[in-house]
Amino acid sequence: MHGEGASSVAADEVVAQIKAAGGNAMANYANVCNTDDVLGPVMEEYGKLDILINNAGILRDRSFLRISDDDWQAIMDVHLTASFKLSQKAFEVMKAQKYGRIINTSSSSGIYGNFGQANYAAAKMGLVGLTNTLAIEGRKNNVLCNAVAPQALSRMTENIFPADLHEMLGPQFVAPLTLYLCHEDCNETGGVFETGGGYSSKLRFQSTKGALFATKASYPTVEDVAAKFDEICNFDDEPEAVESIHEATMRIMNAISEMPDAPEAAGDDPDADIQPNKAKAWKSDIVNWEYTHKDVILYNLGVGASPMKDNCELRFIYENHDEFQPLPSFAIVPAFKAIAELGETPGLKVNLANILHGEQYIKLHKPFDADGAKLSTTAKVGDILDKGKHLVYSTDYESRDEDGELVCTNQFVTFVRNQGGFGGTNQQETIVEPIDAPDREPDHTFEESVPLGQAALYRLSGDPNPLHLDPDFAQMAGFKVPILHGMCTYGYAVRHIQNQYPETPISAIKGRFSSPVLPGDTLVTKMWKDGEKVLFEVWNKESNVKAISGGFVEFGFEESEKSSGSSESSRALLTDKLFAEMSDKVDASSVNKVKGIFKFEIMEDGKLAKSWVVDLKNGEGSVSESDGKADCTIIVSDSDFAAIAAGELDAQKAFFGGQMKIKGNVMLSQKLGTLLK
Ligand SMILES: CCCCCCC[C@@H](O)CC(=O)SCCNC(=O)CCNC(=O)[C@H](O)C(C)(C)COP(=O)(O)OP(=O)(O)OC[C@H]1O[C@@H](n2cnc3c(N)ncnc32)[C@H](O)[C@@H]1OP(=O)(O)O
Repeated sequence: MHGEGASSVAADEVVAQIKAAGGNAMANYANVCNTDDVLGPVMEEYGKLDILINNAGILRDRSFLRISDDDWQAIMDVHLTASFKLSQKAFEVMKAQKYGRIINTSSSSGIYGNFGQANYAAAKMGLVGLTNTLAIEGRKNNVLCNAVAPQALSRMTENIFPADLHEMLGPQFVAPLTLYLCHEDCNETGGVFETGGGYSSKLRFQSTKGALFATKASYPTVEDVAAKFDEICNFDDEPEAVESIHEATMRIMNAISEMPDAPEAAGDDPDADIQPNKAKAWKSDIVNWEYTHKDVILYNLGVGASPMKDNCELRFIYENHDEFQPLPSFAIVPAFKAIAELGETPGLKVNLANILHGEQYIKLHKPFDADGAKLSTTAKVGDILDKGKHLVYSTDYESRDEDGELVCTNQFVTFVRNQGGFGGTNQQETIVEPIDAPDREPDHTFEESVPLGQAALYRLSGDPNPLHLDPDFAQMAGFKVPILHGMCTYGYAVRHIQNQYPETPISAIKGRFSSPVLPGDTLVTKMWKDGEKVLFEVWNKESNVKAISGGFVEFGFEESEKSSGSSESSRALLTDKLFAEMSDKVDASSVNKVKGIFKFEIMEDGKLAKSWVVDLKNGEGSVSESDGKADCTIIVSDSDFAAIAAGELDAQKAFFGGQMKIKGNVMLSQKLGTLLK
């Protein structure tokens, strides 16, 4: 019973019974772990092997903490390892003769678990896994494999079953099913059967309908799982049998294809205009914008740069000037391009007529290229503050160049009148604080009137809000006449400060819009040097109120780690890295799982820069730089490439998470994605 005795009585009795019934049999007393000793004599005597029943078993029952390594290993050796080794040898013979039946004796102890049998249960369930795979691998050579979990009387179970049932639980009641599964007329394979007492049933895996707890907008959290856990476990609602690994994979694939863009945010009222959790979970698309020197000049003109000014502003408006440059607040332009393209933020349905620009923080991470560049901008929501009557929220925009390097960040603080009171927090977490000006006379002051038509010029740089031009809209928004863009006033102040401190470029700017400015008003920019910063305020001379308060600027850029000219090579390096990664992951074994030819096209400047082909059709699973036909083509655009380079987009995830443009068979590309992951 424990694998320690040496009696051969049981085997001899069976041989005698078979012979008495007119059959031919031979007892073999070898330990099943010595496979040659078991199978060698069979092949010698009979020259063939049609059926293998891995039935030998021992027990080493102990409660879990008392199982010794030896108890574990002895069980594994006899039940699992011996079944593997014997099956492997038998499989070779059966495959060659194109006939074979293998039965693995499993146990309900493994299928359901049983106290004191952790070792035995693990081995018995291991046999189910072995059976499933042998069934798949053997099918085409007529080698079929099934598992039987008997409830039968044996020396191992005679103390378990009540004595009056012993007769009905004899092996005579189990053997018929096992023999049927071994018969040449039976095509069953990969089945798991319970049998005993002349009764038998087939088992299968059943899955709940399941629940999708992720969205495309952000990575799922533990809380997302917790919220859906009952649904994940609910067998009452249309449970499904899952018959193969293919079906199991397709269920996940189908779930991915049904994944919603935005989350159903927990804690939000789904009917409310303001849904803070939903807004904060939003992950924007990437908005691409290419500017030229004309955009730079248009912006600089919009914030008052002029050749007529004393301090030689030609450098802001003439592209042939040696020091031609955008003002640092030019950073606002790609952000406004993104605002226009992205439209309403999910979870923030605000009345446009109630919007006022509240504050703005700009950070430049490297100087702008004055001649032009391609920028890719993404947005996310920061704070959403309930100010009682009003709503204040911040949005952060990051703009990167083609190498994926961060060029500038913008933090908008938007003040929405009369849309507070939604039950949100007033605790700000990410908004950059304004800094109050000191209580002393400013170190420098600069005064300038804003021409009456300035808003009409400024709006061409990306903020077409009718509040600044359309008298009817302005009145609807509660103003007698159109007011100036806050960022136009801001740009004036930045120009004043940069002119005052021309030696070092400005690299960060913050300001709060305290009162509206009207075209024609005179702006007075007051500056205070404060260590490395310059603090500033903008006053409205006519009304003698602050238009911008709490303003500060910082100067200078940190040394770029990259030497100039490295962008081309970094792009090439990254392409090579992606290629190498893919080559590493695709191997011959992949071919069985996914069949198809996949092409990747890396674009540069909208044109094909490089392509490679993953061929899982030719039986080898090769990755090559060839350019032939493909079942599906995955196109890596300039901006996607930039995002991968910037580490914002995981290449594998991007290729197969539906973010890349795919021509051809989408499901096939998702399958390849799963395989590579
Ligand atoms: C995605 C991004 C999209 C951005 C789109 C921008 C589009 C542009 O085209 C729009 C514009 O350019 S509008 C023009 C520029 N802005 C302005 O002219 C606004 C001027 N400011 C005001 O009128 C008042 O300060 C006013 C009305 C804003 C507030 O005044 P009050 O109602 O008197 O407020 P107050 O009682 O002083 O304070 C209430 C709470 O609000 C906070 N707060 C005040 N001013 C703020 C401001 N400018 N920005 C942010 N928060 C501000 C206060 O701190 C206070 O909060 P708390 O109660 O917690 O202390």
